[in-house]
Amino acid sequence: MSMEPRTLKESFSQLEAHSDKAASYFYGRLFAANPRLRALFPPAMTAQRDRLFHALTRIVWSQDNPSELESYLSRLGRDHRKYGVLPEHYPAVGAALIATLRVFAADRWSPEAEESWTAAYRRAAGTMIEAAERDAAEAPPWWAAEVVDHDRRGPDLAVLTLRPDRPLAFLPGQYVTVQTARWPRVWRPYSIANAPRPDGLLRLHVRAVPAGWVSGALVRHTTAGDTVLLGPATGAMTLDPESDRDLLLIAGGTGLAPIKALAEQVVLSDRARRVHLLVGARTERDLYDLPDLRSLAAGAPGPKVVPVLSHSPGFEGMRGELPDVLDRFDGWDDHDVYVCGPTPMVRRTVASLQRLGVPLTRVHHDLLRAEEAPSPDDGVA
Ligand SMILES: NC(=O)C1=CN([C@@H]2O[C@H](COP(=O)(O)OP(=O)(O)OC[C@H]3O[C@@H](n4cnc5c(N)ncnc54)[C@H](O)[C@@H]3O)[C@@H](O)[C@H]2O)C=CC1
Repeated sequence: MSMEPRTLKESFSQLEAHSDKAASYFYGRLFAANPRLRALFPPAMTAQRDRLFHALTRIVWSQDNPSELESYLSRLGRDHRKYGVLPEHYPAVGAALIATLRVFAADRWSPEAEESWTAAYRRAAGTMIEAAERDAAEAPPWWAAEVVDHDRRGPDLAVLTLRPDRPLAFLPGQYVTVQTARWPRVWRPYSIANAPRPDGLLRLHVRAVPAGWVSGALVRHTTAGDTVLLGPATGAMTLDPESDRDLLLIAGGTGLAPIKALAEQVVLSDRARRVHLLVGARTERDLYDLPDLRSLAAGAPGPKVVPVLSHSPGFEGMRGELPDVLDRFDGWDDHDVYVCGPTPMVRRTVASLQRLGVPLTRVHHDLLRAEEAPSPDDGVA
């Protein structure tokens, strides 16, 4: 029986109207029927509920785009290995999902809708399981990494250097999820702040946000010698291998992490591309990585590093918010642009770039990842 995207969308829109209640009902059904599955989930389920709905939304709205759906589900299947999800868990989740839809999409529920959802779920689960099996042939579900250096760069900020127990392949601009011993089963994403190195070390920039579980643990309760767990590297904010255009890199706060990895990649490559790196921070004290950036700039051909401060009236360098200073330069319309930082900053920066004539196809950011991993309590907004 073919899946009917329209039927799926119509019934899902009913569910969306009650997303909180529907997610509680879904997990209630799932755990009541399969109590042992509760152990796979984190203690607090708030972020998890958002994630479930984000995933379902993506799946439903990608039904017309099979290749996008397949790549999304494959990533999801691969990433679910770290939670200990096994093929035999999928039917239980499918049954809870159908039961939830039956209740919350009652106005649009019909034998046809049930058949469409059952088929769609079976296909999605099959894609995830296959991707997980393929991945298992070449990579572990997670990596244990020793904290070899913990550098406190401010009251709420630390730069951690990690040594994974096995090689962890990644591209500059990608991120990993991190779990600390303090909060079992709670994973949060952090960008890798360096290009791949021969010694395999990874660096993370972490700001502890109020009530942040993992970010607080990483900044305040972690020291050299501790172990954290890492999920596989993922993310699409990577350099276009076909492009030789000059680069504009724009970082706000700890959004510097993936931007620095991209700048390092250009310095290490033999392609002559000029790089402008705008580093936004509130005050001079918040320019937590400036000495490192200056030494990167000193290498040939290093990036031109421009600090931009938004809350320092006395600062002698460039002042203002990143989206508002872009027109003080010669022009960016022939550049590839990468933007990372607080979500409102990224959105406003993209809008400014568009106004300045930069084609949106050349503007890269990672807002989608933030939506995939919403967490009111952590360093990635
Ligand atoms: N730690 C990591 O690996 C990564 C962090 N991020 C995100 O980067 C962000 C960094 O946050 P913080 O370090 O606390 O940065 P912050 O709040 O100190 O701000 C950094 C810069 O962004 C500007 N900014 C803030 N809000 C703005 C707005 N509404 N409009 C225009 N500019 C604005 C500030 O003026 C400043 O220049 C977080 O949202 C985090 O989720 C993103 C990717 C990786």
